[in-house]
Amino acid sequence: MIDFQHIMVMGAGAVGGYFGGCIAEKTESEVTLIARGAHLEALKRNGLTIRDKEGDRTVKVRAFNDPTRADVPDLILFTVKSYDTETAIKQIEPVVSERTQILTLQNGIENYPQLVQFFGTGHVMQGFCKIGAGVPEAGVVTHKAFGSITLGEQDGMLTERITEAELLFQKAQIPVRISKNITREVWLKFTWNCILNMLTAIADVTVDKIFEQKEGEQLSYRLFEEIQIIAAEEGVALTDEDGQNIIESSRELKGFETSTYQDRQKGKKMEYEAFTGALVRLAEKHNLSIPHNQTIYALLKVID
Ligand SMILES: NC(=O)C1=CN([C@@H]2O[C@H](COP(=O)(O)OP(=O)(O)OC[C@H]3O[C@@H](n4cnc5c(N)ncnc54)[C@H](OP(=O)(O)O)[C@@H]3O)[C@@H](O)[C@H]2O)C=CC1
Ligand SMILES: CC(C)(CO)C(=O)C(=O)O
Repeated sequence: MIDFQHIMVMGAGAVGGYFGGCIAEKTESEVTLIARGAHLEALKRNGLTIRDKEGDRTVKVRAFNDPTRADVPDLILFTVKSYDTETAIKQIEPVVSERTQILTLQNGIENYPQLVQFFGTGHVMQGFCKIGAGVPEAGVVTHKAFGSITLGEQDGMLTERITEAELLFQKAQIPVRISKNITREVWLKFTWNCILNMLTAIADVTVDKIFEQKEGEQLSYRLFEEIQIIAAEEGVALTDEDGQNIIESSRELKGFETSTYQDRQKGKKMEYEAFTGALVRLAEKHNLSIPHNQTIYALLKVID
């Protein structure tokens, strides 16, 4: 029987800190946050401050840098940036027991297979989140937009581990949805990130600004068309309507800060290898040319 009592958050920054904080605040599960640096020190000293539409409050949390300091987890929310996945996998390895499940909520298409390669499909669930979260200062997480989690099995089956995770998020009052086609949904989110996280990071603007110039919108469509070709090679059908939905729904996101834009603002390493970088690698694999995305990749490398 699966019972997600001991929860570990590997990488308790914006996403992990917020969702982990909600679970600590609203459920009986015991939450351990794995973090580092000044953020970890603040979590230990003051607890985790959550700022969202419910207001500001501080939750007492257990926080460590070393996962082996915590109880063996039943569920690990895996929420490091993609460039930290390999290191984080090695850090959690000693605490992943027979009963441990890992749920990745990261963006991108490469983290889930990387986790599966190491721990096996029986231990890893694929998910993603739609949230505008941030860490404005050490020990503080903000949630400004959306805020949902989607997860599902590769074959669309409703397994016990998926329903237990759904129950946990429901108890934590986190909007949650089970997907019958998680691969396609992850690709749709990845496509959004490949277009808008990348353009907002390069142009150093919020999402709505991209569409204030017709050239920004046209470029978004060119990027989408290339992603559509790569996706088809990978067996994922993205329709023209998907492209229109991505672009039309983004136009209204006034002042919305993507996570990559936030990283650029803070002078942090940008997560672009997981987005445009992954596309460039797939284009090489399939011997395809994706000039607009390749240009985006080159520009991000230069900025970084
Ligand atoms: N922010 C958002 O609104 C959204 C983000 N995402 C995705 O979620 C994932 C996480 O993003 P986000 O929460 O913004 O990232 P953050 O950088 O805010 O959080 C990751 C945290 O993990 C810490 N960390 C990384 N490696 C280790 C380690 N080995 N030991 C301890 N702590 C570690 C980081 O520390 P440090 O800061 O020192 O690097 C950081 O505090 C990404 O894939 C992102 O694309 C998805 C949807 C929305
Ligand atoms: C789509 C969005 C903006 C919110 O979930 C995101 O994934 C990000 O900021 O990285």
